[in-house]
Amino acid sequence: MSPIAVSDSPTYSIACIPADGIGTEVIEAGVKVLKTLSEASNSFQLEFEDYDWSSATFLETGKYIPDGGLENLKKHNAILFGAVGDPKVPDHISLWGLRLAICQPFQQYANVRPTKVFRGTKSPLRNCNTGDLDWVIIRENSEGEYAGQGGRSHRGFPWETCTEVSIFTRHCVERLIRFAFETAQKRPKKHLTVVTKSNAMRNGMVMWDEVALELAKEFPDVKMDKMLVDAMTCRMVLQPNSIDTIVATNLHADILSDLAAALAGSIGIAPTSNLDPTRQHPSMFEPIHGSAFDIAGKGVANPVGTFWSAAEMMRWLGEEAAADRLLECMENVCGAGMLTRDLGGSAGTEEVTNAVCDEIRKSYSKA
Ligand SMILES: NC(=O)C1=CN([C@@H]2O[C@H](COP(=O)(O)OP(=O)(O)OC[C@H]3O[C@@H](n4cnc5c(N)ncnc54)[C@H](O)[C@@H]3O)[C@@H](O)[C@H]2O)C=CC1
Ligand SMILES: CC(=O)C(=O)O
Ligand SMILES: [K+]
Ligand SMILES: [Mn+2]
Repeated sequence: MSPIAVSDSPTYSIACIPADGIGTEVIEAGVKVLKTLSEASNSFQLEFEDYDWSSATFLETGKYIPDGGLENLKKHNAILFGAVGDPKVPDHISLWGLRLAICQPFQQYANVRPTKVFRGTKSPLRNCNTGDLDWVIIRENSEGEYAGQGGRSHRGFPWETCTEVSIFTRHCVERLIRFAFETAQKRPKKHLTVVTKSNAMRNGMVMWDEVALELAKEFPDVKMDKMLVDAMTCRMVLQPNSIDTIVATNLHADILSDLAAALAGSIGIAPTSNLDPTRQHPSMFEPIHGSAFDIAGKGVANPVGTFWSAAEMMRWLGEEAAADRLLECMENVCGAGMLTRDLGGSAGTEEVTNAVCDEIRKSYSKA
């Protein structure tokens, strides 16, 4: 759907799916900050529609997404997602019932996960300072190890047999690595590291390497290198400044991006964009973390990962200046020491959220 132009300022329609656990807390925070941003900037409007698709809905109705639900979602410009997962539902049911049930049919094939040590956050790495670990991880988000192919036979017998088949198609690998090259090309370092495991995995991963080499010819200004995923974990820890943009499979990049988040200070600050680069379907933005049962309902979840995701959503919608402003305000608040517990502070979700809202209003009133 195209934004509706109201006078000169566009209106974007956002679907909110907070879902489970701290998902509901951080999305409430994210919406508050986005509303403040839209009011203070006075340059775009946001309309939010809430979807109560969650594990509670599933336990009540047997479905995460009601019939026709995906069609409804298509009318929005973007989706803001919290997290899905509840101790009362097996994780593979909840993840496939909601998050993957949106990502896959909407072909949100590029999962983009930036990292940075920003003011106020501290890397556990000895030599990393503010501004370091400025990476973008591009994760394949439609197939690979999470294609869902496989099955279980002889259930419960000692010879029970399970297959979990990875799918690598030239089409999907090529579209994703091309997206990664384009991303790297727009960054100052223009450097892409292609991560695979093409020694032990001798089919799909070898094709990844081949496709990357072929595409490299189309991007002569991007420096490309390749790395096996196990060695990549060492490089992230020991030579972090040698890294810029990373492209990897669904599983490998899932793991590397949680590592990247922790190296930048906490899993609570990292954002995720699930993009359909063709823009045929709305893209979905969410913090990298899950529903965190252990801290749910306590008001202590770090909302920063959701704020950063919301900023990337605004950037995807074309509101570059507002996105940068939101990031700057978020960093000012963290830099001033207003931090949740995961970052060594004592502030609650609401305090951090209110501080970011105040900072946004202050920032626009100065301009
Ligand atoms: N995209 C999604 O919806 C995702 C869903 N999940 C689901 O979430 C549930 C819990 O998964 P876990 O493996 O425990 O991962 P998790 O990311 O929910 O939590 C891991 C650890 O990080 C902490 N943490 C996470 N987010 C935080 C935040 N914003 N502020 C402060 N601390 C934070 C948690 O308290 C926990 O100790 C499972 O059901 C899992 O399947 C997990 C990852 C992504
Ligand atoms: C499910 C999960 O861990 C992720 O999307 O990162
Ligand atoms: K999430
Ligand atoms: Mn993950």
